[in-house]
Amino acid sequence: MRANAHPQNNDQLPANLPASMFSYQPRALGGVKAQRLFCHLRDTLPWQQPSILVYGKWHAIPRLQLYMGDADSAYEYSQQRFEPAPWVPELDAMRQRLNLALGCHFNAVLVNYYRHGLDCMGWHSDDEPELGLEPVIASISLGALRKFKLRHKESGEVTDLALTNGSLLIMKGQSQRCYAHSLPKQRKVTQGRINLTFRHIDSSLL
Ligand SMILES: O=C(O)CCC(=O)C(=O)O
Ligand SMILES: [Fe+2]
Repeated sequence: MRANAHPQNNDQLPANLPASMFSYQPRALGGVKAQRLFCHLRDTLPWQQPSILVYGKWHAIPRLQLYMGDADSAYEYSQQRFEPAPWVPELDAMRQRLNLALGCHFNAVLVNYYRHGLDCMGWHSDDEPELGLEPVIASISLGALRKFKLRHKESGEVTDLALTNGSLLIMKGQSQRCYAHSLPKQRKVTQGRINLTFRHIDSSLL
């Protein structure tokens, strides 16, 4: 993890995104290491595909996921409670390195596996109460290059960011209040991608 090697270097962030809310490092992890970790997680994690309630109807989410963390990091969204699976060593080690590099207190990670370009995530903000008021979220991408979209809630301006294998995107400050984000379908993408969003969950805020 080169997260603390050049903490100031944020040149790869699109110019219209405020540096007070976002930072982007395309190569926080080396490419080979990131690809290897992708294969390892894809092949070994006990993936789940929960259903969520959308406008009164239950739908299986269009991707696989696993929520992992310390025992006291349960969280809720879409009227469901997710208990954390225990850490796997690779992600616990990454969480500890990120905590040191960023001065954070991540105690959980949401792991999303997009099997191909038809798997996706709709528009949302990570603004559940248990994340607190101005959460810091560290998002690591592994595997296929996918387009990530950020929409400014007031102006409607949409910015695309191509999240590379081994990249680290940090969202902090007012980012969740001011922006929504999504990972759209990309029919031409055939390879898989795994995204890790490290979070600090305070279950007492549930
Ligand atoms: O896959 C991504 O890059 C986005 C994941 C995300 O927004 C989330 O887990 O809340
Ligand atoms: Fe999100």
